[in-house]
Amino acid sequence: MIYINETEVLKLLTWDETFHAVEVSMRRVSEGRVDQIARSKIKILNRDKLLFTMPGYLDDTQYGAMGCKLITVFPNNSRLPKPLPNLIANIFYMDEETGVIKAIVAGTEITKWRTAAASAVATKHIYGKKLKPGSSQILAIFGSGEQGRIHAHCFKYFFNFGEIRIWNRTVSNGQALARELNETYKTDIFKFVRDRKECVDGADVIITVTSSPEPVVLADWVKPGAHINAVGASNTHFSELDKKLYDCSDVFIDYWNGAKVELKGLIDEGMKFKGEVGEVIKGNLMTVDERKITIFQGLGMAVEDCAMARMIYDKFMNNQSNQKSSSTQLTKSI
Ligand SMILES: NC(=O)C1=CN([C@@H]2O[C@H](COP(=O)(O)OP(=O)(O)OC[C@H]3O[C@@H](n4cnc5c(N)ncnc54)[C@H](OP(=O)(O)O)[C@@H]3O)[C@@H](O)[C@H]2O)C=CC1
Ligand SMILES: O=C(O)C1=NCCCC1
Repeated sequence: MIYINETEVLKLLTWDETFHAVEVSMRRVSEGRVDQIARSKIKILNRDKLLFTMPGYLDDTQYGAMGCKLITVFPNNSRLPKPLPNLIANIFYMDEETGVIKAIVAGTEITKWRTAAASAVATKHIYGKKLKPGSSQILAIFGSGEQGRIHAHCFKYFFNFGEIRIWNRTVSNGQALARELNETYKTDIFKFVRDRKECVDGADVIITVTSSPEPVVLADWVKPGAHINAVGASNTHFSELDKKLYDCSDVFIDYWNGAKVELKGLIDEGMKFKGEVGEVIKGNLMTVDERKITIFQGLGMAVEDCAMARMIYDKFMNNQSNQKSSSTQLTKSI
C-alpha cells in the first residue's frame, strides 16, 4: 500500500484530464455502470465539525475503480495559528478483485479540482450552445474560499469570459482573491463586487460556492437563459438559491441516489428535477426553452473521486517505473 501525498497529487493534476475523468464518471452514472450511495455525515462533538464518507465503484476501462473518500470539514481550521484547510480529504483506492487497499491518495486537491471540473462539465453540456465566441460574456462567482478560487482557475482555463465577478461575505477576502487572480493572469477581468444584485446583474453563468445557510442569489436578479452551478453545502445542499429560482428553472443533478437524500427538502416541497447531467452528456436530455434558467445542483460524487484516484495512481506508478528503468539504464551504461 502506498500513500500519494498532496504535493505528488498536485504535480500530476491537469485540467484536461480532470475534466475528462469527471465527464466519464457523470456519463457512467446515467448508464448504470456505477454503484454509490449518498454520502454519510456525522457531527463531531455535536458541533459544526463534520466527518463524511463517500464509498463508490465505477466500471470503466480507463477510470474504473473501487474506493472510499473520507472527508473532514472543520470550519475553524483556516483560523488556527498554523492554518490548515477547512476541508481535508483522503481517498482509499482498492483492488477490485481482493478488496486490498492499493493506495491512499490525498484527496484535498482532488476534491477541489473535480468539483470545479464538474461545474465546467455541466456548463459545457447544459449551456454550451449559448456560449458565444469572443469574450462578451460574464461569469459571477459567489464565494472566495477554496472552491471560489479553484472555480475561477477552472473557468478561466476552459471558457473565455470577458468579466469574472466575485462576491464574498467578507469583503477583504473577496477583494484579495480578485487581486490575486488578476496578478496571476496579468489581467483586469476579475472584479470584486460588493453588492450581490449588482454581481448577478447581466451575468451569463453564475457559480455559488459558499457555506451560506441563506440564499445568496435571488430569482428576480437572474437574467433569463442564464446557467447556475450551485455547489456550496451548508446544512443542506440547496440553501444558496431562493425557492422561486428553483421553481422557475430546469434543475439538473449529478446523481439520483444523492439527490433523493441531500435534496429531500426540495423534493418534499414538490420540486421536480429535469434529470442527471449524464443524460445530457448522452444526448437524451436538454433544455428546449432558450430563455429558461438552468441550474446544476452539484452534490459531488464518490465515483468522481474513484476516477481521479485511479488516474493519479496510474500516472504515479507509471512515473515510478519510468524513473526505475532510466536509473537501471544509467547503472548499466556506467
Ligand atoms: N458540491 C461539492 O462537490 C462540494 C461542495 N463543497 C462545499 O462548497 C462550499 C465552499 O467550500 P470551500 O470553498 O472549500 O470552503 P471555504 O471554507 O474555503 O470557504 C467558505 C466560503 O463560504 C463563505 N461563507 C461561509 N459562511 C457563509 C455565510 N453564512 N454566508 C455567506 N458566505 C459564507 C466564506 O466566506 P467568508 O470569506 O466571508 O468566510 C467563503 O467564501 C462549502 O459549503 C463546501 O461544503 C465543497 C467541496 C465539494
Ligand atoms: O463531494 C464532496 O467531496 C463534498 N461535498 C460536500 C461537502 C463535503 C465534501
